[in-house]
Amino acid sequence: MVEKKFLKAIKDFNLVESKDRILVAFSGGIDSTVLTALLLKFQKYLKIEKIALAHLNHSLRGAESDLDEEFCKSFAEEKGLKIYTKKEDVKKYAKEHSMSIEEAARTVRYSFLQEIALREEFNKIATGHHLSDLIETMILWFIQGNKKGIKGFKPYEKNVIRPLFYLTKEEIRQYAEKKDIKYTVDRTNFKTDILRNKIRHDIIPLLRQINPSIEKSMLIESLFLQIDEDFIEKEVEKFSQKFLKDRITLTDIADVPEAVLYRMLTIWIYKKTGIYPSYRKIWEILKILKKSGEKSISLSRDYQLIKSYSQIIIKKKEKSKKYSYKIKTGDEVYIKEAGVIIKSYISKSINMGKLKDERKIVCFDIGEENPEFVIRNRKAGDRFLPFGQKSEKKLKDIMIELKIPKYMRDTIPILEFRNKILWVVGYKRSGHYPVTEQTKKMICFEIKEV
Ligand SMILES: Nc1ncnc2c1ncn2[C@@H]1O[C@H](COP(=O)(O)OP(=O)(O)OP(=O)(O)O)[C@@H](O)[C@H]1O
Repeated sequence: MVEKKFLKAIKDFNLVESKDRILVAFSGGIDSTVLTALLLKFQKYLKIEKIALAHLNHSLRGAESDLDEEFCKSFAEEKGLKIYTKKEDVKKYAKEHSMSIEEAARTVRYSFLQEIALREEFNKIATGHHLSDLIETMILWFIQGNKKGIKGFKPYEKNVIRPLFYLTKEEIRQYAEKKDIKYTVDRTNFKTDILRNKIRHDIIPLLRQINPSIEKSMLIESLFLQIDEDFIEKEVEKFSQKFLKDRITLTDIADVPEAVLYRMLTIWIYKKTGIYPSYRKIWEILKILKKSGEKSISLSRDYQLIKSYSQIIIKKKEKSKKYSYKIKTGDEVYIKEAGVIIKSYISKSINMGKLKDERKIVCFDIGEENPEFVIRNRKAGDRFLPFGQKSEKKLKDIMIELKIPKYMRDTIPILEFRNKILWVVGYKRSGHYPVTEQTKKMICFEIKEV
């Protein structure tokens, strides 16, 4: 029965093909030992070219970890298999990368396995994951509200295959006993995984009372959920070019279905911040995308996501610093905070046409000899006199009218003269010192982007 199910999983998911070179992720525990025994037994039948083992010593249980490694080596020798081993300080790795021990062990292990597979030309890596693991994982992730959850893991993922996918732990145990297969006691429970143990010993037996074939039902459920997931993943691929940039334009993603959108956002946020946003965070983000105006969400201690009027961006959280520069006619001043150069000069020829682009160039009728101007960022209480109007308005309201995103408002340079704001650089000039037909000499300011 066990052998039949093993071969059936291989056939159903096309896990093994002739001439495959398979590297078994070998812990020495019952699962990977039974997996190796089955692969060896059917090596000829399945036309597998080569089987070898790879064991990572996580150094998590002191001398016991070394004993496990010894067991793996002697098992390999007995079977005439090559074994690749490596010792890593997983605790140290976890600390350095702020990961849980379990996550660090997995990361270090998979990178070791992939490295050996690449170097030694193994086209597949086989792990001992089985049906009981699948059910536990589905329940665990479901309880934790994990996005990846409910569907569990797949029988294969890229070059990783899981030939025990149809077998329960009990079936594997009985097989090991019947065939007198020796293994090390599975102490992989460095996982301090109380919840997983609770699921294994309390919840699953309870579910089995309600549905005696709980494994079968959940396996089918998982397979169908995988089909849906594969479909959505393909859709995600189609839209992926829209998420390559640093900024996402809202009109660009207006036609992206939400199921695709949240997956893309998750990947995009991870690439920018190194953090996978939680389900709840993603839900909040989807909500603000539907709202008008500017909104922001804190992603972590260091990053925030901002939905401005037309874009989504991720910004490092930092308090904007005050800055102030002096500028006289004839000067070119580099405003490093805003990444622009502002040039000031005197002009006698009045080209009204050119003056229309107040975002780039502005001129004022100031008679004074050699006046000094200030370029600074905004401060509380700033007021601005719109061109053609009689009364001043709050600068903040002007910025809102101009649809300047909140995150940019503290960096935008303001040109000031005698306590009056002349220009919101790059956006709008004020009504002070207007140039008229009678103007003889103008002081102009021009923006040069760097
Ligand atoms: N020390 C190890 N060296 C090599 N392979 C290992 C080691 N420990 C576990 N494996 C492989 O990983 C499989 C799953 O083991 P386990 O359930 O302990 O892993 P996990 O922490 O849940 O991580 P994941 O499920 O992502 O592999 C094992 O059947 C075995 O194939």
